[in-house]
Amino acid sequence: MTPHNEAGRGDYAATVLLPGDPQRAEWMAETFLEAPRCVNRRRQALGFTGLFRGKPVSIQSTGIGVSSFLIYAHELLDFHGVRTLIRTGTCGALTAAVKLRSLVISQAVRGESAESGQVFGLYGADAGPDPELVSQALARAAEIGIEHQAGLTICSDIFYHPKGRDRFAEAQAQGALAVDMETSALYRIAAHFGARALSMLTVVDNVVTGEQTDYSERQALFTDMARLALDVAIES
Ligand SMILES: O=P(O)(O)O[C@H]1O[C@H](CO)[C@@H](O)[C@H]1O
Ligand SMILES: O=c1cc[nH]c(=O)[nH]1
Repeated sequence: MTPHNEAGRGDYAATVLLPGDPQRAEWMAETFLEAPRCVNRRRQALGFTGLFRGKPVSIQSTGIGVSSFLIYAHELLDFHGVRTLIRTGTCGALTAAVKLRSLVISQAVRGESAESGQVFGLYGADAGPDPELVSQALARAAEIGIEHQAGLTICSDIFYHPKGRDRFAEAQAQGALAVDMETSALYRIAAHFGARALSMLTVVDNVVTGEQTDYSERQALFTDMARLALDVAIES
């Protein structure tokens, strides 16, 4: 047991999928895992462990933003000895070429600005995804026909920003595909603990075109991402 998680030692598998939204965690566990068991309900940050094709996998929700994410990730890595973290998040596309409902695989991440997404300067700056997990995800996505793009993403601490979408101009000029609010923290804390990490993100809105998905379609929307993450999880 840890301050934010009631699970005991041994309740988590070595590989954990990390959606932000607890409802996504529950849907993924109930839809894809055999014999899913809820291992954490504290603060409704739902966590589950079950089997996927006979292999143990866990799914833990992490809330919104770097501060919340780091609490769950830290306790998984430090207390539960988790070795591989795969974020199954959502993002906003930063270019019209990245389609709504497709998948973005974060091959590198930057903060939105010098201040934002920098994990408070606590960890090394250059952490990225595990190259083997990236290769596995790209190969599997191509094999099963999931529409996806891989590249630079940015990580923001702010969802509602007074500058609106203008704040993304620099990131867009650098070729960033999408924005989320946790990937920077994921790559940095995984590197700190010597663990492996990958962030895959379903596009739920497009900052350029203004298109948005509706929350009501979101569970079906996550089928591709959940399948891909679970395939990578059991290969890893
Ligand atoms: O849907 P999740 O995984 O929470 O991810 C995205 O959605 C939240 C903002 O709506 C942020 O957490 C952002 O990173
Ligand atoms: O961080 C996020 C997540 C989804 N959509 C956005 O615009 N930003």
